[in-house]
Amino acid sequence: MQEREVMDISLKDLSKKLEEFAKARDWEKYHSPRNLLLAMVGEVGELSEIFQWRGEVDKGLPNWEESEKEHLGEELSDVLLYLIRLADICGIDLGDAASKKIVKNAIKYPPKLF
Ligand SMILES: Nc1ccn([C@H]2C[C@H](O)[C@@H](COP(=O)(O)OP(=O)(O)OP(=O)(O)O)O2)c(=O)n1
Repeated sequence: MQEREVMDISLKDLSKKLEEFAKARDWEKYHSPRNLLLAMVGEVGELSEIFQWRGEVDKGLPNWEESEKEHLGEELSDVLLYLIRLADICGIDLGDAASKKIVKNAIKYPPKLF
């Protein structure tokens, strides 16, 4: 895949890739809402372990090894991918839902008040 394509990839593209991944392995039977939620929470745990015991971390992670950043990227991706798959299996358009939620947040927290 070209770098440009990767940069522009959408939630819908990722969702389709995840569907194909599960189909190709006959794993659709395992991808129930509850299983996907638990898998995502497990990955949140793995993500948390990266930050565990390190104290506060500077933005941009200036003192981290490249391998540590790569590991972080992988765990962030696992959380995102299970979240996208969970939304898809539940029949939720995540891009649409998230866009609507941002609008709702802005109404709830008007900028001039903060
Ligand atoms: N039934 C499954 C199992 C895995 N995956 C995909 C989604 C995640 O992106 C990744 C998770 O794979 P692992 O369970 O092997 O977890 P890790 O990659 O975190 O490996 P490890 O737990 O060994 O660090 O694979 C999936 O879609 N459905």
